[in-house]
Amino acid sequence: MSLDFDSFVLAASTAELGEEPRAREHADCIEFRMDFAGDPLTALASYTGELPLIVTNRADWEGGEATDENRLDDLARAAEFNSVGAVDIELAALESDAGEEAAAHARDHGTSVIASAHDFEGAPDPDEMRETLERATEHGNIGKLAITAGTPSDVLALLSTTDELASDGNRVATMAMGEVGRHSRAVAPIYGSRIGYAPVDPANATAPGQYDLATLRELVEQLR
Ligand SMILES: O=C1C[C@@](O)(C(=O)O)C[C@@H](O)[C@@H]1O
Repeated sequence: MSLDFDSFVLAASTAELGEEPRAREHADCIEFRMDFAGDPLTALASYTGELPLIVTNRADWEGGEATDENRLDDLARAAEFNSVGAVDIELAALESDAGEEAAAHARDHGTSVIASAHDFEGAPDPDEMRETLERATEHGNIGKLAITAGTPSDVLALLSTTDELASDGNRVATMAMGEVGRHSRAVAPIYGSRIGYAPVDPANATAPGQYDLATLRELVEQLR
């Protein structure tokens, strides 16, 4: 099954695939955070849920918990499962041979690649945001940029970049993390962002400033 991000997709993030039934009402897919899960490949092998999966095995140097050298191999193996529609790989990894090989392996199995970049410290200047997101769209079927907004102007710059790239026909996903940027999660889809993330269990948010799943679905539906 492939996720092509032709239109907006709401991903419910979790490290527990058993939570999938709780997400069905509001989500289009599950983001399985392999880096937070105990034995992710075994969990994937026994997944019988209805929603397709995005698999993420976020490196510790990009805000996740994966530290082991098998991180990319595990992602590549995860991409082989029919239930997996997309694999999330950091742009910095995709710019290395190992990352590019994992992406090629995923594509060989009909699985899309999300090329992602995160700034947990702040907001890059607008030129750098555009340049990073552009590079991400070159490496992935969709490019994703998550920044941390310090001011509403940072959010405007992100939305403007989103609009620019999406209007040029690129597939992009953007969000501003943290409280200041929270509203970006609701409005970025209007400017062309194709993925939104919300935790299945609000107690287990996977990034600062996330809305709960039902709220984000409602906001996106009301605003579009
Ligand atoms: O890259 C992203 C986006 C995200 O960081 C967010 O801000 O919602 C949440 C992560 O789980 C996901 O992998």
